[in-house]
Amino acid sequence: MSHQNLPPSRLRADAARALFAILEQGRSARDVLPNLQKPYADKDKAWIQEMVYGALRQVPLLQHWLRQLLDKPLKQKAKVVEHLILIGLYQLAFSRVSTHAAVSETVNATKHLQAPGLKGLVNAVLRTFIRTEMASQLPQDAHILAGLPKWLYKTLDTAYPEQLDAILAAMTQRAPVWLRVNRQRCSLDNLCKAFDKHKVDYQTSAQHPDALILSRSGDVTQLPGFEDGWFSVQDGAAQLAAQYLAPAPGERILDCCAAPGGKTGHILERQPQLAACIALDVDGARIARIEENLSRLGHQATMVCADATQSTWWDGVLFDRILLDAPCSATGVIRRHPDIRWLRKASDIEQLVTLQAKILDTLWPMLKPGGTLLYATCSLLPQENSQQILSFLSRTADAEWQPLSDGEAAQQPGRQILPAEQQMDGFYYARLLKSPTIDNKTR
Ligand SMILES: C[S@@+](CC[C@H](N)C(=O)[O-])C[C@H]1O[C@@H](n2cnc3c(N)ncnc32)[C@H](O)[C@@H]1O
Repeated sequence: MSHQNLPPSRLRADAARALFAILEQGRSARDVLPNLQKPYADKDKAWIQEMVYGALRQVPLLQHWLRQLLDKPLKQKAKVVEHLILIGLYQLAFSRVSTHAAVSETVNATKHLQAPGLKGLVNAVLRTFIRTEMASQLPQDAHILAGLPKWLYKTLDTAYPEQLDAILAAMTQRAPVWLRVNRQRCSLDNLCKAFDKHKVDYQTSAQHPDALILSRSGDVTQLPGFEDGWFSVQDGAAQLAAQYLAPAPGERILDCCAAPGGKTGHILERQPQLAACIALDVDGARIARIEENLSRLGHQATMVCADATQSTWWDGVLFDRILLDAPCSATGVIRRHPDIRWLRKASDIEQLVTLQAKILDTLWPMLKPGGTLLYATCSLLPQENSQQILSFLSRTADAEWQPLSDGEAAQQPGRQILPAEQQMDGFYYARLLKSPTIDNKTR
């Protein structure tokens, strides 16, 4: 497809539309950005993403400035112009775009938003921002400076008073691209050789036997071996799931909440001799993505589209191991998905905790005596992690937790990985063992 050379003002208008869709309509950046970017060349797509992601990281500060610059909020039908101003302020305060281009192209963008009548207002607001040197006037509020909603800032501050600064810094950093070699198609050594030959820079990781970390981001589908399924993109923290689950030959495995199949693929790569691998998810469209991903990698699993809070789909045959990659707040992956800061609401957390508990309780009877359930989330919130597991242990007589690696002197169940720890995303894992007593009813 040929790419048009679109005017810079159009890029700003589309960035404003995307920001509006995320902040006002609660749509995810993943849904919104590809639609807006269709006719664009790669560099323009990257520019729009950088502006939108950058603004998402600074929403409270940009809105704080906006409130001082506008006498009153714009009417609902012109709301997108407020988001255009936020994009303009972001360019002026945080980007390397020249002041002249930031002002004139943002002002010109009003015509693409069918708001030419607001051209003068946008111009006046941006010029006042420059003239009054507002960018150097920072408020005292910690959550505004951290670029987080107040509830999330408070929760993190309470949970991690010592590590808060490091967590906040990690949330604004660019996340590295991690790859996972497909052991069934290629060794890590051979993948390194292929990358060396094509001058692709990378590092390996002592804790991750299947991983490479790329030194630069780019289109991974263009890397040697992608079409042949030699590797997948998967963060280092997510790569620990198959390692901790440690499936053995002949076992029956349930990968619950499996879509798009990142961890299913890794389980099958590490243990191709399974008796069965069942990948379950409630979302049919996302199950199709598991199929696509596994087919590129050359793996097979049994797909089940079902709600994991119900056991109606289950044939009654017990599992040796279950991975539950639970639906969660995704607060551990905010550095990759800055829209999560605004899409997730304080009221979601209680609902998520209830859902996770319900899934745990539904899956537990499906596990063999002596079997293992690995609980995982990409959350930083103790309610979804250690507190969830402690509460499960307190109501489940035949469950106990087991440290995740030898010699780990854990005081409480699970491993909480904080974002950027060994370059990984924020994640939580807890390994639960079912007591080996034989239960005649479910044998
Ligand atoms: C964290 S994502 C899973 C990522 C996946 N394990 C991987 O490694 O690629 C959580 C998944 O839970 C699924 N989910 C949410 N609620 C569910 C439910 N009640 N039953 C089954 N799956 C559910 C979502 O559709 C989503 O695909």
